[in-house]
Amino acid sequence: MTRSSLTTPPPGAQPPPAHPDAPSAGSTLGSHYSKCFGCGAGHPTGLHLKARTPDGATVEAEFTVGEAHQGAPRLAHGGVLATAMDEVIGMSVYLLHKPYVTGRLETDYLLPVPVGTTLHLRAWCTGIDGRKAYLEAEGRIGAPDGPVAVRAAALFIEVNMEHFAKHGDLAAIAAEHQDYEVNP
Ligand SMILES: CCCCCCCCCC(=O)SCCNC(=O)CCNC(=O)[C@H](O)C(C)(C)COP(=O)(O)OP(=O)(O)OC[C@H]1O[C@@H](n2cnc3c(N)ncnc32)[C@H](O)[C@@H]1OP(=O)(O)O
Repeated sequence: MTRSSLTTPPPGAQPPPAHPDAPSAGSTLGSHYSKCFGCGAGHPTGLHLKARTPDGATVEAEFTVGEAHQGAPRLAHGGVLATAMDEVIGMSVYLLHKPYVTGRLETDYLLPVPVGTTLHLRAWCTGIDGRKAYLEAEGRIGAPDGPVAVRAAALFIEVNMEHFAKHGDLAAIAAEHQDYEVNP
């Protein structure tokens, strides 16, 4: 992964220990919002990611590139692939049991991804430094050990739930997702 200093954990930053209330190994992770373009089952053309954690530390999901996701004819749009990376990373911060938002997302495109391809996505945390979470993700073609088509590195910033109340619609999140606490 070609990542900048902004998405590289500073010396000494470590991945966090598992939060006691975070989903345990083997759990599936629910969608955070039914209309989310990345994970919402109610979005007509979204990515419909359904994530799970095999080990309580990493998150896996699959994304099948559809007609609605094209850039060049029959090939996935790069922005859509970046969205898949953002979403699977966003799901992996769920394991930290705190709300975070994307501050910076860097993406390497290694292979074109044709329509109909299933990308096997995986995301993990490389370090925490105060409010900053450093994360990486990859998307492999056709199988969990298939060729890597996309890699990403990200800096997520911890926020409080007031972020969503001030800028969005906290009630819409709370209505669907009771396990987010305002003061976790
Ligand atoms: C209920 C759960 C819902 C989950 C949804 C997940 C969806 C998937 C993920 C997403 O797509 S989130 C949507 C896209 N992201 C946003 O809309 C975030 C928009 N940006 C902001 O709201 C603010 O800029 C942000 C909260 C990220 C930071 O503002 P703050 O005022 O809270 O913090 P501040 O600016 O003081 O920055 C804190 C630290 O982070 C650093 N930082 C912030 N943004 C950065 C950036 N972009 N690049 C590098 N560093 C950054 C900043 O330099 C600083 O470092 P230091 O502590 O060392 O001084």
